[in-house]
Amino acid sequence: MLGKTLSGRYHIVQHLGGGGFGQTYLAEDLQLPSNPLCVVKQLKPKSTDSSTLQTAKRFFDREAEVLYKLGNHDQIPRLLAHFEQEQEFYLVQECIEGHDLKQELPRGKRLTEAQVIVLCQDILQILEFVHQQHVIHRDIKPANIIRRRQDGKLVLIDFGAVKEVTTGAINPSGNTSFSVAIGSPGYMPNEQLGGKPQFCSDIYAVGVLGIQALTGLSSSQLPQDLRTSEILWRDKWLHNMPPQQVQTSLELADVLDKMVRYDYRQRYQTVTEALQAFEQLTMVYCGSTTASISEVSFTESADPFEPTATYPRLPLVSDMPTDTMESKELTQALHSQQQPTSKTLGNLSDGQIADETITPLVSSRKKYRKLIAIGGGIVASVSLAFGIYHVYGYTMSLAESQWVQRISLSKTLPGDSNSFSPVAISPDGKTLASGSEDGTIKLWDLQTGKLRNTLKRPPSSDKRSKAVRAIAFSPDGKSLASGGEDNGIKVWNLDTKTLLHTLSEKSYWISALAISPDSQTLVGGNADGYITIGNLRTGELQNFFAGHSIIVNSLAISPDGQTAVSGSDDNTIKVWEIKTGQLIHTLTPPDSRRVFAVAISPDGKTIASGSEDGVVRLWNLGSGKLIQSLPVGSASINVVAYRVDGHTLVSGSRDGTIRLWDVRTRKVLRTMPGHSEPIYSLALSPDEQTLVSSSKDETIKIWRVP
Ligand SMILES: Nc1ncnc2c1ncn2[C@@H]1O[C@H](COP(=O)(O)OP(=O)(O)OP(=O)(O)O)[C@@H](O)[C@H]1O
Repeated sequence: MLGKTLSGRYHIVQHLGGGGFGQTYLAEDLQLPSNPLCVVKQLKPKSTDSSTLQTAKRFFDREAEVLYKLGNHDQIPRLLAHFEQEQEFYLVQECIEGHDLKQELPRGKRLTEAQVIVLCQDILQILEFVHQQHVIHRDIKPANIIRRRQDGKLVLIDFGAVKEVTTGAINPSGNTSFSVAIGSPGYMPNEQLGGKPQFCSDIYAVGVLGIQALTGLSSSQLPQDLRTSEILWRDKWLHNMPPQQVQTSLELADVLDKMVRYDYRQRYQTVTEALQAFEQLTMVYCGSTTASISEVSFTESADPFEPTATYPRLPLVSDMPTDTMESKELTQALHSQQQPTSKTLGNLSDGQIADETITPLVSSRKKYRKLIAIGGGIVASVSLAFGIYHVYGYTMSLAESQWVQRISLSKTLPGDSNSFSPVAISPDGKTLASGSEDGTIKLWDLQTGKLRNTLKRPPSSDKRSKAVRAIAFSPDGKSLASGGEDNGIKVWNLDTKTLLHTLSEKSYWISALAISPDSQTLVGGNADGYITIGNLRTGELQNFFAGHSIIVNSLAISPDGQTAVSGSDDNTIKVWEIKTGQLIHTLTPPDSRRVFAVAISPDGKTIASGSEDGVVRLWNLGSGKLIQSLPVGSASINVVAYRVDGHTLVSGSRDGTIRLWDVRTRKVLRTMPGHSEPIYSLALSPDEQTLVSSSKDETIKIWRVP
């Protein structure tokens, strides 16, 4: 087969595998530019007599239709073609680059409970779609789930249905008799073995996979009760749990057990039911399903049922983890994010500015002449107005979920020819500022969208671009700082609308800005990687040093005003002590990708970063350790901002969409399309009722909670 060209188009370059059902090959598509890779599945009918072949052909066409429909799901390979050649049938599928879960879950490697929950949920979500198309997969196992390299998502491959073409499972009338069991030992429940697969047979396979991931045992090692035929695993496993953790473990064990019941009628009957059970678990686990599977190390042990075995796992709400560093950090982050601080809850009235503010942050990057900014994100707490309630110790707010659902596009302002216009909202929530190509700053009435004032720089004979690339309101509302391609940071008096002073005039152009919560200190990031620290009030330059080797794209200051965080095109995030300019940590996202956005959580403990690879990452600000990754897709994350609750993150991407995240569940709560070009700047009003986005499409959009 190697070297052969099928259907005049698919040039076979590699044998990938195969068995009784046929062979799988890697091929190049000669008819498309740059000959992209695809996967060709060759299916050989068992018998070649003409009536069987005819029936097989009909069946094959029908199954191809189903696969074609399934391929509409992002996590199922697209069917590119199907054809018959020399009495053999061929399916051509999209090639998914990545690695399969068999590699991720070799024997002896175990995931934490939280990771197992995420894994099962991810698979079940794909399966929900499959079942909606009235298809039973019939061969769910780690080898048939690929983690796609491009975005870290799971992709389900190898649908068992097509195998009927080759097994002779088709009776002469063209129907499937299911007399031959299709599936893989260890993952096939009894009824499937008997040729009568049900939808919940797939749920069984996901349950086995979950138990396997939790215990480190391969599916064939899982002991069975000889009397009841149930899989025996939980008692021994739970036996090794510290007593205070057993309650949580029981909940997960119950769900997995119900998925793998011997009698299919006792299992969850639908994927939706199983998903609901997992949803409940995420509450039990205090939102700790945020773990990123690929970034957590595993504990190896030959026999996880040995009493000495330690299980990396996350704790109950009330417990601190005792095992892996990752789970410690993850849990600390979750604990700190889920509980509003007493100050946030108790001391603030509407409109008052919290100490736990989202630091004003404005930034930009030169290479693509684009600007990334979160402007004036000073956030007053509205938690008092929101009814906070507890479910399984997990702090939830009804208002939080309403906010996510209700925020919608209210107005579109004409943008400036500065397609990377930075935006910021004043601390009183009344004024929207936007930076222009001509060096002016426009002040808009945020409510009506009317232009109120224009801050104009003094006339200059300098012919270089004056485009404003970063702006930030001071939290006291008295001044506004701006920086851009004409060098130096300008500080404007907002009462008189005049220029107060220019800091660091000789430095290379300014690409990012942030002001400390006490409105005293200004931090600027330069296009050549330098960092400027100055006194906002006096204009005095306090420090100027080479922070990065290339453009600083984004800056944030911690709520206590002590620490600055910068993200750069040099692929690093740096944490600085503002007073001394001393470097505390250098954080490097895996795969060395440019960092376009940084933000600090309202409790000052977590850094969120957005980078070129479309991944939002959360880091422990204190230790500099990576806590988790939230892959969004291939589009770069240009801007990130925290809501005051500390667990909703707003991101703006290159694909023009805004995404709202729950960092605890690692889930995108909502995707808000609206811009036709990349978003480079976001600003959240202090009462969080208004979100402003600015894009290369030369519009500024105002989103409101009605
Ligand atoms: N769409 C795809 N994209 C990338 N790799 C694929 C795709 N489909 C199959 N593969 C890979 O090709 C190899 C062979 O797959 P295939 O499922 O056809 O055979 P198998 O796993 O050897 O046998 P069986 O069908 O009995 O499970 C596997 O490594 C699988 O991961």
